[in-house]
Amino acid sequence: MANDGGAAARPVVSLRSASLSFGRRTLWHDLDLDIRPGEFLAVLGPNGSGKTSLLRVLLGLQELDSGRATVNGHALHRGSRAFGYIPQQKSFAAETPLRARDLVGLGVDGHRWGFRGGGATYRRTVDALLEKVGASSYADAPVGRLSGGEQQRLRAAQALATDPQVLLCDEPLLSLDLHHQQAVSRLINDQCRDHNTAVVFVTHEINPIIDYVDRVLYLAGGQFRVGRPQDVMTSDVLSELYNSRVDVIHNNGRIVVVGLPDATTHHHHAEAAQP
Ligand SMILES: Nc1ncnc2c1ncn2[C@@H]1O[C@H](COP(=O)(O)OP(=O)(O)OP(=O)(O)O)[C@@H](O)[C@H]1O
Repeated sequence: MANDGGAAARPVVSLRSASLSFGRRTLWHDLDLDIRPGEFLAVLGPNGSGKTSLLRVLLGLQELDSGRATVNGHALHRGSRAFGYIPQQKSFAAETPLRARDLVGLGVDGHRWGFRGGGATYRRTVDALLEKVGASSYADAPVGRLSGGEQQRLRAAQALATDPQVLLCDEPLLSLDLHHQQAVSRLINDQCRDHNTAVVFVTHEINPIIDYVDRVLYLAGGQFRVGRPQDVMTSDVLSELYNSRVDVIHNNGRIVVVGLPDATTHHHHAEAAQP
């Protein structure tokens, strides 16, 4: 079950008056956000609302137009070891010269130079991670020959292997079957609770992680709302964000959103709002 997000702890990531635009289009502006150790933050919003761009800002790959972003009180920079990252799914080329266990192993010791992959501890760590994501049976298979979902489970294992302070996940459940969606989201939640890792989880679908989420950041139409799921996932809040009637139905612990406008229409609205 979600906790209080460690409200007393110092934030590990902070955004202050953060704004990002491309051309005349504002993705989000004046975003103030503190993410604390052990907090599970879900980032929701329609296509193109700036969810991946937010992760890229945190990874130091995308500069803000204005405002400030810090990790542990310091300016963000590329390659910070505070962050683990499960990227949005892209397939490995068929000829990629890596076995499944090598990919996970890169998370265990990929930051070291020189000889890798030795030692019983290394092997035990990799084997345990492979088992946790249900990948033991294809541990020695070349990654390029695996299905999209099998590859995605390895990416999750690799990111967890780094034991990061902040785990950034870009739609990590995409192309997983229900069983593996549950297994991978549980694993990410365990990392959050047991290692006090802050999780930023970009998703289109909140239900698979609804029991784990402390707060939601909802991006839409150049605006955002942040708060507890029960405060953000409401008909009033989403109707205001989308500038159109949206109904949120809570049913058996699940959330169903009805009447979402076409995201493209939405973009035009955001553009029109710019000077
Ligand atoms: N470097 C860039 N230059 C210009 N436009 C960009 C750049 N990066 C992103 N964009 C645009 O910003 C918008 C937001 O992109 P982003 O990938 O952050 O959206 P998203 O919310 O993650 O979308 P999706 O749900 O489709 O993955 C998109 O319209 C994209 O084309």
